[in-house]
Amino acid sequence: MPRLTLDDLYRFAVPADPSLRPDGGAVAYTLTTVDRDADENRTEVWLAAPGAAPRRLAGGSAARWSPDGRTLAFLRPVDGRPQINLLPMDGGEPVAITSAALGAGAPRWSPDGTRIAFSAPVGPGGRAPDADAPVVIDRLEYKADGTGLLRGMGAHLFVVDVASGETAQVTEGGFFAGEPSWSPDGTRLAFVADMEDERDLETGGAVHTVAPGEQPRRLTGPDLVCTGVWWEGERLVVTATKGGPAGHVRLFTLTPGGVPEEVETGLDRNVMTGAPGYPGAAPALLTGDDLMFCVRDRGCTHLYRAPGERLVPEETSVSGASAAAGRIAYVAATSHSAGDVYLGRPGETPERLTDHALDGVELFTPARRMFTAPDGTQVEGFVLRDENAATPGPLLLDVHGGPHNAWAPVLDGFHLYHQVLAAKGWTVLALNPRASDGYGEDFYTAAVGAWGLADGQDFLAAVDTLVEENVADPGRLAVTGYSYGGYMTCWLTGHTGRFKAAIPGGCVSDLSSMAGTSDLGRLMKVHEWGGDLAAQSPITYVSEVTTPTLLLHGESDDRCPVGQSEQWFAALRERRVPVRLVRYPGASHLFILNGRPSHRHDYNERIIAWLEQWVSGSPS
Ligand SMILES: CSCC[C@H](NC=O)C(=O)N[C@@H](CC(C)C)C(=O)N[C@@H](Cc1ccccc1)C(=O)O
Repeated sequence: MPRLTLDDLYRFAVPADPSLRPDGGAVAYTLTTVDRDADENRTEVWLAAPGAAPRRLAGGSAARWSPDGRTLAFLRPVDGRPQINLLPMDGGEPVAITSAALGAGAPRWSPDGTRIAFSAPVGPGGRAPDADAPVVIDRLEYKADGTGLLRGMGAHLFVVDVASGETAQVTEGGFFAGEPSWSPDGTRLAFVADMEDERDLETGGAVHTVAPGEQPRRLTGPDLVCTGVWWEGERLVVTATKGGPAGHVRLFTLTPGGVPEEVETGLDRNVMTGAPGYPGAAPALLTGDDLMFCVRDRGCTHLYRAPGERLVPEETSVSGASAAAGRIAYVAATSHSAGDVYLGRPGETPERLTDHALDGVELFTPARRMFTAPDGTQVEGFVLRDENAATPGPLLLDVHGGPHNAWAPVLDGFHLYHQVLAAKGWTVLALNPRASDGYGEDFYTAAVGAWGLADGQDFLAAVDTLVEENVADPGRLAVTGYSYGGYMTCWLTGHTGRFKAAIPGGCVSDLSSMAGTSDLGRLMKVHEWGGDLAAQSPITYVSEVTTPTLLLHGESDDRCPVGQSEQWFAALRERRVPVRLVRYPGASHLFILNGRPSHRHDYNERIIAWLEQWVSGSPS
């Protein structure tokens, strides 16, 4: 059977965001595929059920069942803006019920099924911002990666009447209201927002409740930085960090008049609610007081129920879950599938309802193993290689981002170069050094104030171990990484000459300029870097770099602005170190994940070509 090729990128079909019908009998989910001719990613709403072949329902995403299970509400593009559509499940075409000027957010049905709440972007004065007008900026929150300049935009809650389509705005003001959750009696909405005057200088986020026509009421204090809220029965379930945005996200419950109580999960692990590149799921009630949630553990994101019972098997990563009628539906990735939909009862072997895995290719499987850093810290990694490949062979060290992300032993649709290189005789080392998620809070915060200084040693120790074991050829070592991984790629080549090729993607080279130009610059400066920005900046050590370097960067990256690569490119060029910068037009920070398919293919292709050019004797 043939090995995976980069063109298989166009064949990936990845499910996400499952929504279980209230009777537990069917699952609506979003399937993302590639339209190669249009050079776009396509999202569609699909339906899966036991004993039936999965089927496409409509173009769109974020499908949610009405309480009676007879209608699906979902987001569907209308004139380029997502609008809430209703699809009767006994037949008929989707009908749009919103016409939000800047598009609507994910639908949230009221308990009686008569209304739908959603959060939506709102321009200044309720009008779409004028793209040609001068942009007046008085606060640090003036841009966001993927959106660009906000031009005074906020986000507010709306409620639309299902029968009439009449829509009412529930919140207003200069803040961003997070996704709403209905109270059991349907009279109020809970949401997270930071309404502090100087919220651009200090990261906050509090739980509020609001009734249409009334002012929001704040429920949580400054001790919690809240990131999400869900009304589950009479309680509010809240995700938050304690005392500031650094550290693990934890679970709390809150009665509207009470004090937040931390949910005793029995796990020193980070709660994962799901974001691009960060698998997870919203907390949900299984039955009674049984709370279901996701945490990352040693790379994989697992589904648990408090106080700490795992609900799905080892070596899978959950990226979306839904509970109803005593059953759970979830999307899980494995070493051979970027994701499929499962349905079952907690604690029982689930049924796989879909088979979206890539067919007709033979995949290499990563091997989990530990390494020991010079200070004795145990660090886990995943080694991907063809066991029949000659040794010692070429080695690519790949550094994940975050720095609080983590590698998992599962297939994803954007690091395809791993499989292609393994088929060419390379070993790919995906390491979870200190600061990675999934190994306890002390490990997670171990690099705070010491980016590079604390975690750089972990990578070199792991590479040296594979050299000592005769797996890796010391003359054919290379390093790559995206975002924080791009930062670390620059850092490592400033601290060792052992790498024969380096490919920083979406990198960070100078923390001082990053602090003033990243959309999260202030947050990172205060809560991740601490004082000495120069000591933690790769640019401080650039005079030591000799490694031929390929810089890959999105032109419209507002998280790690392209200037970070420009600074590194100029410094290496001045020193006549072989260097190339490739810029992807219109690409945001997440372009390697959800950008143009042609850009994602090109990114993978250039990594392989640079390695074959500069790692002498690497199998071509
Ligand atoms: C710890 S402060 C930065 C917060 C944020 N963390 C999670 O994403 C972030 O954006 N980190 C960046 C690096 C930082 C700007 C130096 C980052 O590494 N982000 C993600 C982005 C990503 C995820 C999946 C696919 C492509 C990019 C990451 O690489 O994990």
